[in-house]
Amino acid sequence: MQPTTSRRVALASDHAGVALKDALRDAVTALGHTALDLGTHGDASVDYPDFGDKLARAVLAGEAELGVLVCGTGIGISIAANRHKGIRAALCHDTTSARLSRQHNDANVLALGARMIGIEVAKDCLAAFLATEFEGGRHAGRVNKLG
Ligand SMILES: O=C(CO)[C@H](O)[C@H](O)COP(=O)(O)O
Repeated sequence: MQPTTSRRVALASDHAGVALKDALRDAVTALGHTALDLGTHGDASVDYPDFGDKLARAVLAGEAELGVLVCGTGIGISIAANRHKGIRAALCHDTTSARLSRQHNDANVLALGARMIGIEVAKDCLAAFLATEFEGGRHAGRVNKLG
């Protein structure tokens, strides 16, 4: 899948997601986008809220248009990001969810669980997420209601 637009994509993870995050960083670049790796780096145990917050702030500050978050399940780090107004983090386990999270929900962050899905599925989710635009129309008012 080729991108329609080249985007700046921030990535962050905890220790459980670091290997997948690193692989996805390379995939972001291979797909023609610019990757901003916010850590963690290495296997030392860290707290997922710190990295969900860090990425949310980077997206809200305009340092990146889209974000990718990874922890063991994807649950904790997506909860952390979604506490920030203006962040719509979608936890996805399949390409259809990843595509629809952009089309219908205008998700600006893709969250993945490194202990839940394999690397190929994760890369396919990433490609679908980055290649899909928000559809607008009937979805726009609904997304606005999210605040
Ligand atoms: O999935 C997560 C949060 O939702 C974390 O990655 C997970 O809780 C980390 O666990 P551990 O400290 O046992 O590696």
